[in-house]
Amino acid sequence: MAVFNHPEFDNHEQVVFCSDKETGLKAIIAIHSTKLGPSVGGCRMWDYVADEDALVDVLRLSRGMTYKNAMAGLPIGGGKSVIIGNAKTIKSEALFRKFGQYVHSLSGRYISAEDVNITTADISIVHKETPYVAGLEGKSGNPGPFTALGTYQGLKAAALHKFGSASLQGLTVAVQGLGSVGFYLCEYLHKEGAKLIVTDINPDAISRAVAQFDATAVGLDEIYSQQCDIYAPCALGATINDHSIEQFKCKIIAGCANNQLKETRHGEVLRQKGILYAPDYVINAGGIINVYSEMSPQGYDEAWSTSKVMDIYSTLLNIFQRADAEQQPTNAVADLMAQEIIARGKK
Ligand SMILES: NC(=O)c1ccc[n+]([C@@H]2O[C@H](COP(=O)([O-])OP(=O)(O)OC[C@H]3O[C@@H](n4cnc5c(N)ncnc54)[C@H](O)[C@@H]3O)[C@@H](O)[C@H]2O)c1
Repeated sequence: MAVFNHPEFDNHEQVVFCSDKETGLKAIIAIHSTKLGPSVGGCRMWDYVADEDALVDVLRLSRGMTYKNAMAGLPIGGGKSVIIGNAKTIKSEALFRKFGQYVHSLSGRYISAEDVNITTADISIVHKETPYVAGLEGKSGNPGPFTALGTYQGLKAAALHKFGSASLQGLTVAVQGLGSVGFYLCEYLHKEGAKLIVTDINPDAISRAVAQFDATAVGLDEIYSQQCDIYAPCALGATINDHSIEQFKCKIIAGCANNQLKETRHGEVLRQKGILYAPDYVINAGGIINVYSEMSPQGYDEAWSTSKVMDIYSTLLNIFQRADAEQQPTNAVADLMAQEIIARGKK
């Protein structure tokens, strides 16, 4: 398995392979950049088919965190970790403590938090071995509601740019994934008077959305071809691909999922189709902003987090305007802006 020559390797500063036979821990920690500060990014547990898939995920996600943190205006770098295995069967106190020892061995160059399949309870076990964690219960807690608030602001910014009004009233939004972010997002949208089309692999989540938000449920693959104003991917990555793009009838894509574009070139395909894309790591930064608040010298401050999350609105408007002026896809402009911030370095 190539690392330095891997297509997803982007001059990551450090990639740590962690293994412990006794607890069954197999993990990879990737520190992409500490140029702006210690690298921060969640830990994901996933039953990867091959170790190679875990490496791809951690390399891409850690790079994404560098860009996300820079664009959110946070003085932190980008890192991520993945634990390989089935979250329903491999979790144990011993495994998370061992993972915590690995995190601790990096002396604060990487600070971990929750990501897919990792709960605040899991992170509190990691915390027994290292102070280098964030997102703890009783402090910033679940980042989902803050990610949802930022995503909601992102939809409004996109609506203003595309339709000339930030109001979502009367617009139809197709939401894919009703989890800890998607469901909160639906709540905001419903309150504002948007019409909702939803899908999820979990029938209970669908029933709740139909009952609470008067949403229309559709099948998993039907979500892409819905007649709607906005498609909001809030489940998986890579849902913007050749297969889905040919079905889209939306004018905006704005959702919280990470790594939404299957390939970078799909950003340009969207631009040519006249679909406005809100770059994923910009619109979904609400959670990391709230996590950072816990790490900041002033300590956790919900009001600070909320106001910083609201800034996602103007950051996206800047990206949209620059993309128009330079005739570039929004994802390329976001990358460029993040690179400019990183090049300027620590303030
Ligand atoms: N939680 C956060 O604060 C946060 C922050 C940034 C980015 N994200 C990203 O946002 C996305 C959602 O995060 P979350 O925390 O809400 O996760 P979650 O696990 O709580 O929710 C995901 C939802 O998607 C559903 N789902 C899974 N596969 C699906 C499919 N094929 N079609 C439709 N629905 C499907 C799941 O049943 C679940 O309800 C993820 O990509 C995550 O990486 C989350």
